[in-house]
Amino acid sequence: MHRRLFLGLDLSTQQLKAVILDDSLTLIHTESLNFSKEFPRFGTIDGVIRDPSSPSRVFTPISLWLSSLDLLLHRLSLHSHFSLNDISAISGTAQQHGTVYWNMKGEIKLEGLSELSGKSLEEALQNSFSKEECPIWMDSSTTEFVDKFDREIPNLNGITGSRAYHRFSGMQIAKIFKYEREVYDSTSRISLISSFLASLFTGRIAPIDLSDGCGMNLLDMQSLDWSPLCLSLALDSQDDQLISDLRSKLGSPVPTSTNLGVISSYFVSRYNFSPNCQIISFTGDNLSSMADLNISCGDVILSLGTSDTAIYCSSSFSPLERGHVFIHPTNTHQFVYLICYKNGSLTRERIRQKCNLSWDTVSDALKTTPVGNNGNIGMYFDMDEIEPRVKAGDYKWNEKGERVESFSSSCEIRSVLESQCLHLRSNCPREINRVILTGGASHNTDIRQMIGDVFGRDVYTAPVADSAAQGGAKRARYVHNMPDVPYSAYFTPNLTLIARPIQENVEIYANLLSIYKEREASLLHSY
Ligand SMILES: Nc1ncnc2c1ncn2[C@@H]1O[C@H](COP(=O)(O)OP(=O)(O)O)[C@@H](O)[C@H]1O
Ligand SMILES: O=C(CO)[C@@H](O)[C@H](O)COP(=O)(O)O
Repeated sequence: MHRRLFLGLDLSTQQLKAVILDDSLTLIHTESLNFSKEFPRFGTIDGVIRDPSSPSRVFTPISLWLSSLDLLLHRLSLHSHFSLNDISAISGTAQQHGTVYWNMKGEIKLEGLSELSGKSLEEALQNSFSKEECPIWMDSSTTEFVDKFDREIPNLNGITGSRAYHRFSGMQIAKIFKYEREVYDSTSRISLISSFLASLFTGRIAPIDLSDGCGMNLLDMQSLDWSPLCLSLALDSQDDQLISDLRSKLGSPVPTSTNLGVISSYFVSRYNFSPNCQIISFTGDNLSSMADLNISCGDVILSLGTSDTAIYCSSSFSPLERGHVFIHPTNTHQFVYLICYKNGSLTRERIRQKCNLSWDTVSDALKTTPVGNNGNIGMYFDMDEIEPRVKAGDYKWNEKGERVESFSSSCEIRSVLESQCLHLRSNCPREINRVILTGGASHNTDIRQMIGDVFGRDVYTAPVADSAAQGGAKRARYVHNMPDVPYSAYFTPNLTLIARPIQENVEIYANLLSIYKEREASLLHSY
């Protein structure tokens, strides 16, 4: 009998990952490819380039993503325990907010991809983009536009689900319109990174999905269409022609459950996909993790990847002062709430390396200091932090609350982990039933326990390599099979308990939380 497999992809900050499930959700294969290690020729560090003359400008070359997709599919095609020909549907996900700028030539080349199956995607799509450098979520070079949106549209979070944020696509588009007008004018379509990846598979520009679209500060969450007010502010103009031109560059957003049709024959010829393979709308990585874990309201997902994010859901729409509301990717009766911290795994790695430790020896070092670190608190921001807006830097206080320059190595490693956990806790909703951990750092047993102690809740994880990619595979299967039951009844999360809070530690951290908040408040200044 014909085997039915489902492929989920995740184009995150540092890697491109794949998860393949069969029809009964058994994990068949996972694969990942690290951008900077596999492709040093693009000059990225941790998947990104920070502009040396303007460090708040952060981008990734589009050619790196194209080359990575080719290499990943090539590797997947070599395995003998499954065949790409058996993939019935593909969906996926990408880091949120980043934008891709297609030119008219690119749109034409994309539609003619099938004739170019002898060429790599990078070769086939050469000169297809009006901008090689794609601004990504780490960018914070848009202060001028953030201030303008916050000032001019006081109800922005009521309309779009978020106050103005540097990394949100609308800010990036406004900046390009003002400062790179020739790039803007030669752009025929703008994709989010998720819809860019879907476009490659469908061989035509894929629509932006409504969930990831909420990360742009442009989408009206009531009308489910682009907000005329936000479009006009991004262009600093009331001109109907300009506004309608931006509207057509963005295309009409679609529900995340949209079936985009069959795969481009480029992938059929080049990688032996079936011509019947269906492409299901792609979405943002955090939203896809929500789809994978399919949690109940009251649970919180902490995704500890390049960014640290706290994600939860609610049936009511109640915009936050700090954080975001998104349309739910799989449940029309709920909304997704998300708070994102820029300084996650890369900051943990920096301090670990500074202390000359491996993740195994971190465990031993933590045993030499008490829980609560004798009142020493350190906050570490490699880059300007998103939440709250704090300038990049390392900030340390001793137990008397005095600023100090340095900590011992064992004090430092505890302080980075404790402060990141307290940081996550301080912005989370008060009522939490369970914490569900995902992302690379969720494998770390010390971090698992510390999260349990700081949150005072049981900690669970899902037995998968990457919940964002797996969310893609599950959504692909769901939409492809067209079930007449709700998604939530279809995918029960398969969670494992990984840490239980230790009461004594819970009390120490509960006391420390208010001191942590005071220290943090002393750092608040705009950038
Ligand atoms: N055992 C570990 N302890 C702490 N951090 C880890 C561990 N294993 C992996 N990581 C971190 O996980 C990060 C990658 O996480 P991942 O969720 O795959 O990120 P992304 O989706 O942003 O690419 C790496 O930067 C690495 O620092
Ligand atoms: O900006 C956000 C969410 O709002 C980030 O969470 C990006 O979506 C990047 O994801 P990772 O690469 O860290 O998974």
